[in-house]
Amino acid sequence: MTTDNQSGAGSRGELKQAPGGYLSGFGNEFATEAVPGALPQGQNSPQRAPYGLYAEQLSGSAFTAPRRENRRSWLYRIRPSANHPAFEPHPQGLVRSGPFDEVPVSPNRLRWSPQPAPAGKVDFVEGLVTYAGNGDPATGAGISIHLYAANTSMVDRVFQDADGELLLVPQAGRLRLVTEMGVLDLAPGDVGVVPRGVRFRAEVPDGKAAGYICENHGAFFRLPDLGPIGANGLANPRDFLTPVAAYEDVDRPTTVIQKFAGKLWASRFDHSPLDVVAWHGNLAPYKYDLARFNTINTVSYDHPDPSIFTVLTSPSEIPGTANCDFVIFPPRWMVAEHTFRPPWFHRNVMSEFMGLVQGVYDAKAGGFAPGGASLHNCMSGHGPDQASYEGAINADLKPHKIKDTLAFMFESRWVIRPTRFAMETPALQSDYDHCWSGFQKAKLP
Ligand SMILES: O=C(O)Cc1cc(O)ccc1O
Ligand SMILES: [Fe+2]
Repeated sequence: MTTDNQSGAGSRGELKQAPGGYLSGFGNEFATEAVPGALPQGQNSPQRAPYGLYAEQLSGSAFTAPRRENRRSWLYRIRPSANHPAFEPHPQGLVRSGPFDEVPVSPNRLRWSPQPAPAGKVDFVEGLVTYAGNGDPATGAGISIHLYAANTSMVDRVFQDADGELLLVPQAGRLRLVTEMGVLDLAPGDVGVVPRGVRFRAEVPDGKAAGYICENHGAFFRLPDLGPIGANGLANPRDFLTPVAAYEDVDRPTTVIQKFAGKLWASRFDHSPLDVVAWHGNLAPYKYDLARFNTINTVSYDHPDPSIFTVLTSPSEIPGTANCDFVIFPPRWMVAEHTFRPPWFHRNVMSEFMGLVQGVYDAKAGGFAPGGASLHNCMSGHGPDQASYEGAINADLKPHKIKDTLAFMFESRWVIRPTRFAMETPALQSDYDHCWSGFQKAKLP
């Protein structure tokens, strides 16, 4: 649980970090300082902050949001974050945002093979590709779904997203996010969340990193209610890790790229904005190792609804009807008796975007590869492919462990609309419908 980056975490070894590794707990009031005495005591905004640091409140919710919804942190930094020249439009690459109206949305089931590795040197921002989304950052609702692929670290470049929090799901290679509020080291099997507005540099320690991103324009991700499950289970709060404060005192020019109202903008700061020496509050990046998920499944019969696998949820104003649920399909025992064990056929009012971190997904014997993706929109019939179906109806129903697998779903109450890129990329599988053909007709007496 400790980072290996007490010194030298920055791309040039300039990062100074508070001792103690990560802080544990979901949505806690954390307090951390990388220099003893940097954090003011007893108040947020003393007349002079320690060492001449600049106090800044970062609000992720309206000031007047109810306490349980209220997230803000106080940052103590070497320079005020207001200290920069104007932002100018920056090349948009393949980043898109709501309203997602580039191409008409269809009710068709879609599936993508993994993208080839990027050609040439590509960093995290250059390698962002938007596949789909709904809502609009301007209205504070919906999600945008991106894939990232990078083969080089950002150097003297920092990213910030004013349009939403970022839920990152690494699929290949480690990703080190050097954020204003500390370092998140992510590997496949982890997820990381960077709050709206928090600046970070993405480093690629393995020279290769790829994965999925849910950019959440709506209410913060939070842990789902557990109802009759009780006080424990699914993702347990103590397993969420927030970094201790880390800062760099760097006077080199740094390009800050931000996503704002769907567009990319850049400004050239004369210093690194990753200069927060201390902070306290409940708005902070965090990570979670999905292997810690306490998976609950049937021990009697029938395949439960996948809501039992919810890791995080972003609610909408309709109870139980999420702006976005983040759901995983982790390794687990299957013991159901006299049951069709894989996901059943279904048509669902919620729309489902899926990805695969590793292994095989139990509803798809073929065609859904790690790094690939699928989209099943509102009321589109889907479920097990023909081969999975045949296997499941003929299976010997001994207890069976599904091993070495990790699929996930971003599920949303709103239709998920693909981008032009997603509809035109050669990775889009033209024969996806075929996986549901060849079923025998039922034979009535
Ligand atoms: O479509 C999918 O594969 C996701 C899914 C899994 C499941 O176990 C039940 C319903 C569902 O939508
Ligand atoms: Fe589904």
